[in-house]
Amino acid sequence: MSMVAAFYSNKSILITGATGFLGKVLMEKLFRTSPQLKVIYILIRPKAGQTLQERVFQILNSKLFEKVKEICPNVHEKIRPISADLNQSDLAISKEDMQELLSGTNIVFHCAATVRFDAHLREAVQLNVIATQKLLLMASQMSKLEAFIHISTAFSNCNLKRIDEVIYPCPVEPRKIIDSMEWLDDAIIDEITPKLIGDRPNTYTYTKALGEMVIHQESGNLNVAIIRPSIVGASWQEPFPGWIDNINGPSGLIIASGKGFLRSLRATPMAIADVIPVDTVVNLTIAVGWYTAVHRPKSTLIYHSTSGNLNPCLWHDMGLKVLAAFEKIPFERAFRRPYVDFTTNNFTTQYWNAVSHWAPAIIYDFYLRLTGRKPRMLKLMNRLLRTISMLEYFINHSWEWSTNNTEMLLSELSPEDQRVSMEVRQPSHANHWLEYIENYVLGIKKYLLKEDLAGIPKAKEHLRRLRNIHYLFNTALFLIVWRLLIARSQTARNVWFLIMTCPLRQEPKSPARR
Ligand SMILES: CCCCCCCCCCCCCCCCCCCCCCCCCCCC(=O)SCCNC(=O)CCNC(=O)[C@H](O)C(C)(C)COP(=O)(O)OP(=O)(O)OC[C@H]1O[C@@H](n2cnc3c(N)ncnc32)[C@H](O)[C@@H]1OP(=O)(O)O
Ligand SMILES: NC(=O)C1=CN([C@@H]2O[C@H](COP(=O)(O)OP(=O)(O)OC[C@H]3O[C@@H](n4cnc5c(N)ncnc54)[C@H](OP(=O)(O)O)[C@@H]3O)[C@@H](O)[C@H]2O)C=CC1
Repeated sequence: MSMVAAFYSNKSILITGATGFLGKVLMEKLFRTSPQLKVIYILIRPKAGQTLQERVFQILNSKLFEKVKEICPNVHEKIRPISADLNQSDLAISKEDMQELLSGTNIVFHCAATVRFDAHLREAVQLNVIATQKLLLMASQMSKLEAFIHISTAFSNCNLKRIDEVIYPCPVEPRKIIDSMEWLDDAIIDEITPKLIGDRPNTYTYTKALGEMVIHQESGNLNVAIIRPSIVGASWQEPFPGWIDNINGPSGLIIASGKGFLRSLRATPMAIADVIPVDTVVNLTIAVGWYTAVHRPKSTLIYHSTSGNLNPCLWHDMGLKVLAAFEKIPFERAFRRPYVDFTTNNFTTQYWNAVSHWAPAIIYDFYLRLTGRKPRMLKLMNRLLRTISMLEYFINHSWEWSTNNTEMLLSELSPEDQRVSMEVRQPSHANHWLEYIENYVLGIKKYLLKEDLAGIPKAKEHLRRLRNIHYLFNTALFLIVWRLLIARSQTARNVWFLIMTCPLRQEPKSPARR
């Protein structure tokens, strides 16, 4: 067992956001590599008619946990779900559960957050700031606590171009924002939100920055560290390549382009696509937990989990790799053949939206109406375009993140731990990106779209049919336009005459005739 894995033996760990994308992979890795750990407490709320136990059961029965169940057959006994709602001011944890958490917890990983870009400021402050504050307060009463690890985002200071592993001051103190949420009504909050978030694109990045500030100001004597991942994508290697279970970040757009809905995207081709595999982030998180508890750095250390500084992949290259992956691994029942143009200004974006998104949607809806079905494509297209407008900011800017603390931490690891942590940095090397993207697309097909791989030949056949329809449609359109032109314009008729006679006049005389 590696040094870091051994550290977690016999530990009681508290994870918030354990039902989320990152939290699940973190929990899986902890159980798989440190099966001797004592217990993982997870703060979890009943949701969608499911009890806590049903939610845990669903996670343990997912593909993600298959390996864990072999290595740690009693994993279900080691997960202790604690009913909690971070939207409530007291976190809605019962007295008994609170007592158990306060007396038992050794390490806290705080992953829970609202990651929605359109969250109302009140909701985002409640979850990303106030809940963090409450958890810190709880942590300060934990008698055996060794480390508190907070997951933030590399974009919390996306208003800057170069971002160091430091906390940047916020123009308005988090305390004041928290207080004001108590007495301001929603209409006033809506009005002041643009002024508060300033040159950040949304309430998410703003409240994540406030959350960091709260950690900085209110962590007292706790051993605290902050991790800032960039755009978290499917797993690179662990527990298996390509694992993904939500449509956030690039995944939704990869689906939309693979299914042929997304045909153009306002993007800066030369901007860096700072995607980082989820297992890379988790390995760093686990190593940071160990380092913070064992080495107890004097100040709060911040760790960037980014890829662009090691070996950047540009959006242009990432896009081409995604398209290349669709050739091998097509999605089923595509609306059109996958092809995406990057547009770079308002005019071309609007033009291509009209030609490539709205026009086909309107034509298809017309066809649905004709065949007695309910039109739905225009609605879907509009939702897609709304989503794109929320994500656009991140595909049109580049950032430079320093990674000194992350590098320092890697150098502190044993060779065995280094191998694990360095290995998952591989997709950052140019020729590994294609392999990563292929596994990502495959993961989306298998785990998100739940499509059978046996259907790939049929999906390819469908794409070939779509290509033929596309050529046929273009040829027919060209002929109609040309015919109309010839009927109405003398110039067009002259050109047509020239074309028709040109090859005859240039024909070389055959030697036989000479
Ligand atoms: C020059 C020539 C060049 C030529 C090159 C050729 C190039 C070819 C390119 C081809 C390949 C293209 C693919 C490339 C991929 C590009 C990806 C770029 C992605 C950039 C992502 C940046 C993310 C930044 C991350 C910041 C990191 C973080 O810290 S936070 C984590 C990330 N958080 C999120 O991602 C949350 C975002 N989502 C939201 O905020 C909300 O979902 C929403 C506001 C967007 C929508 O909310 P709404 O209330 O409408 O409802 P909701 O229920 O949530 O969803 C409604 C429908 O929208 C769909 N949906 C949701 N999210 C996405 C998504 N990310 N992508 C696509 N679709 C999404 C969802 O399915 C719902 O649809 P329906 O079911 O149909 O209703
Ligand atoms: N995904 C990404 O690209 C990036 C993520 N991050 C950060 O990583 C962390 C995890 O993100 P990710 O896993 O992607 O997000 P998810 O949306 O997948 O998960 C969010 C988690 O928070 C929980 N949660 C939300 N609201 C509450 C609540 N009121 N009470 C209790 N739990 C709640 C969710 O529980 P439930 O299942 O009940 O909704 C879920 O477990 C976040 O802090 C995020 O800011 C940083 C950079 C990029």
